[in-house]
Amino acid sequence: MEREVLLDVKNLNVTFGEHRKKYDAVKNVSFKIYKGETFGLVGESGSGKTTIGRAIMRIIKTSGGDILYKGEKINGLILPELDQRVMREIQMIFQDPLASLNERAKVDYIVSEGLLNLEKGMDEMERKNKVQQALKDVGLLPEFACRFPHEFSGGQRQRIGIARALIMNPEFIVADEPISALDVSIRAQILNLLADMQKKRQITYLFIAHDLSVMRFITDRIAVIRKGEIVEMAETEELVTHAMHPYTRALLSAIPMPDPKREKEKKLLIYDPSVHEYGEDKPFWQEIRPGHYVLANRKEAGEYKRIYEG
Ligand SMILES: Nc1ncnc2c1ncn2[C@@H]1O[C@H](COP(=O)(O)OP(=O)(O)OP(=O)(O)O)[C@@H](O)[C@H]1O
Repeated sequence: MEREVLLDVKNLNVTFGEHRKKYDAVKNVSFKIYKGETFGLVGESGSGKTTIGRAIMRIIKTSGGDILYKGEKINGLILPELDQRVMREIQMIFQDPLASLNERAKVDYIVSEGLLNLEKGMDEMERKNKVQQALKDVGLLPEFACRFPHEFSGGQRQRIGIARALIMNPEFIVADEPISALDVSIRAQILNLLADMQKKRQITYLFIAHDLSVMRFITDRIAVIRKGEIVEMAETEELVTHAMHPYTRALLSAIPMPDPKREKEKKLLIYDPSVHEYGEDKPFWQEIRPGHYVLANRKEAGEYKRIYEG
């Protein structure tokens, strides 16, 4: 059965600055996200992950390419009706719950800000009920509505951030490093909450992270991004077991092993971009195995095919 494409990013480019200070943060990036899946975007700091997330959220301007949501273009100028629908259906969860929450506002306001903006005629009682329900849905007490964010722990604050997204009944959530700033002990709780929400509400996720260690357990497919370009993309299991691009292989080798002895003996791979002999044979995006894409020139693609077919 043909899977429904929820988000289709086509040849996306984002350039910051002007003239001689121009910087291409995102270069010709394309990927599709299917309804109900968790799609991971992995790359080191500064690779352009957040910029892609922000372009989808329409917080920043794109310089080229299309972002289609349910087949409709949502970057650039769009009609108010679509604008409102997208604002409701696509929500974002941020890395640092403290920085993303308004410290002087009560939880009640923080959680319902989207409703206040988009459902102007909503009855006050209904709004309060929705806030209480959203707090319950993320495992917090409804009474927390009249408190301030600084009264909560990091994990609770992230739950408030999730309630703020959830109250809009979203179809698609961009989760930008949602657990990186949290204590290791509570990371699993937040991941479980996100997984639970997905199961109950068929939410689709774009999950952004800088390392593969958690991503490999929570995503269905992964795209690896380096310096604004996607270098490899595949189903998670396929990517972890048959990584082709040397950059992906280096990221995989950096995942800590649970066994200290094996961790000590492990060979850490360092990615050296000069391994590619490009010259006239320029790299391009190609499918080496079904659903497994890599940025490679003809010579490299030939080698990858030989390794994985033979
Ligand atoms: N508003 C902006 N103006 C100018 N340059 C920017 C802007 N936002 C991001 N950049 C630059 O674009 C590049 C990509 O940044 P981005 O935040 O997308 O990376 P990232 O992969 O999400 O990294 P991190 O994990 O550190 O957030 C970086 O070099 C960054 O300095």
